[in-house]
Amino acid sequence: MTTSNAAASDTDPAVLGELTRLRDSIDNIDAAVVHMLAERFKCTQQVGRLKAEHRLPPADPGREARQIARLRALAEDAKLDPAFAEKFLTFIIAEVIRHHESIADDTAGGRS
Ligand SMILES: C=C(O[C@@H]1C=C(C(=O)O)C=C[C@H]1O)C(=O)O
Repeated sequence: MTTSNAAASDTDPAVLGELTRLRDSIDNIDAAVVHMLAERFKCTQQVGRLKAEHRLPPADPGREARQIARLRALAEDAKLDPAFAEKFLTFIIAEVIRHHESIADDTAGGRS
């Protein structure tokens, strides 16, 4: 019987070494992405509190449009699919707006 998945024991050790080296880099990049996202959410939480205190709306579509245009241009320069970059940013912003709505609700609930 043939199989398309060669067992690791059949694979050239040099290939396995290269795979491990690349996966180590992927793991480092994933860790950096998580840390950068955590920092971004720390900032957006502060923005959410500021907006709630001053009764500003949770979402700012004008700002979002400028960020999307900027990120698409950066993605093109970096040879990353701009549609993917936009989808990724839109996904993050949707979560931020959810947080801001929740902060606004909590803040309004505490107002006399
Ligand atoms: C963080 C903000 O709030 C929202 C979230 C944004 C984001 O995550 O970048 C951008 C615009 C707003 O819809 C902001 O107004 O700057």
